[in-house]
Amino acid sequence: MAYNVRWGIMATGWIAETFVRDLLKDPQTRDASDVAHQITAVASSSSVDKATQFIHANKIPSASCAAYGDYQSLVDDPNVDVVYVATPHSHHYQNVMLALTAGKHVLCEKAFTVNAAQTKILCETARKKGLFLMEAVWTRYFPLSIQVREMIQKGEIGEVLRTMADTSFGGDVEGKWGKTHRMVNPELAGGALLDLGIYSLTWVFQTLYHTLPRDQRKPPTVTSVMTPYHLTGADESTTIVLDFPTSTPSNSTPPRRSHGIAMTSIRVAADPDQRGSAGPVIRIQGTKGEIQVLGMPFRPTGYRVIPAADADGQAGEVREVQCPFPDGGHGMFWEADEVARCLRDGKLESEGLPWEESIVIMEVMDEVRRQGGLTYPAKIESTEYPLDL
Ligand SMILES: NC(=O)C1=CN([C@@H]2O[C@H](COP(=O)(O)OP(=O)(O)OC[C@H]3O[C@@H](n4cnc5c(N)ncnc54)[C@H](OP(=O)(O)O)[C@@H]3O)[C@@H](O)[C@H]2O)C=CC1
Ligand SMILES: O=C1OC[C@@H](O)[C@H](O)[C@H]1O
Repeated sequence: MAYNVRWGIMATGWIAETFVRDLLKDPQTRDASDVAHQITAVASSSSVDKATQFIHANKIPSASCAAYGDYQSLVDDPNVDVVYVATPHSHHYQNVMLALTAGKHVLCEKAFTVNAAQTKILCETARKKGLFLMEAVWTRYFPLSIQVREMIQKGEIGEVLRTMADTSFGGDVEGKWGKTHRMVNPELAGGALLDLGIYSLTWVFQTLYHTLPRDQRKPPTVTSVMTPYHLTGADESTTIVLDFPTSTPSNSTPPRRSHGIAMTSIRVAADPDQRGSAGPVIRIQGTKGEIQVLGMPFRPTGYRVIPAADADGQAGEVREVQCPFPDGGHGMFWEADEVARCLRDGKLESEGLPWEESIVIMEVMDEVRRQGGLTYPAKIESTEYPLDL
């Protein structure tokens, strides 16, 4: 029998809508017969009408789904097993604490929190209360990501020494985002780094860090530059170089280091014509070849494996693999399935993104912000709870 999870949706914005549409897809269409998802409550901090409209607009079976006009009622609902937090970054710490305090498991949108200190407290709280907690870095749960990690671990491209990842949207920044949109608003912990740079870091970490045995994963040193957006001071472009002490596989003597180059921008684009003409946005380079990931880093659509030429200059065959999205989905159902399996198996954290790794990535982003001089308002950097934002 499929293990059924009852979801409570906190917030009714863009990603909440995308997530519930995926939750409502039949798991069989992605060959997942062991889990099932049910949406039993939706809450909007704006009004109960907004929650009700969200339920109708997204065709959530309304007889079994409560609508709330505040988040406290959602976390208090006994028909909710796990809360999906889909608010801006600035609010994640307070919102996740609210859910954990009420005894609910949590899946929280990226970036996990504003800073590493907040993430550490959330993980410690979940641990003490025996509750599941996961940062919703959905891309990690794509079959594509799992395949790429396995290829690296099997040594298919040799010793992996460098990963470059670019998550950048170009365009009219002033016209598109103005001053108040969450993408650029410091009050909501906006900026390219926390919103998009997290995906470049995800690719760097899941290829150069996560592929190592746990006891060999060591935090990198960080060098970075940042350009502020002139209207708000949040970063519009950030480039990071990470130096990891051990490469994958780690069998060279002395151990070789690996480098991660993580780029993000809302001013220039990684894929300007949106057809891939500029080349792959992710390149994972090993001593025996390269894996290129195609599509945007948060929602890749395929990959290419390029074996290195041999000593005589003979090239191997390039293999390209397309990775479709079942049932017209966005791809968020794979992380939801992971949550269900973790709950079924009594796990508090997911192997795909352990708490320790979320914390190290938040520490990297803290250091990048320190080097770039980007601070957010004290109230959203605070670890005090509860705090009225
Ligand atoms: N995984 C992914 O692919 C994506 C993830 N995200 C992440 O999801 C989160 C939300 O992003 P997105 O859905 O695009 O944002 P939206 O602005 O579309 O929605 C955010 C929602 O949060 C609620 N909210 C609560 N307090 C505030 C506040 N002070 N200001 C604004 N909204 C508030 C509102 O819902 P209500 O009124 O109902 O309470 C609002 O609709 C972010 O962490 C973002 O990084 C975003 C896009 C894609
Ligand atoms: O997480 C995200 O991924 C997709 C982007 O469109 C969005 O801005 C970002 O928040």
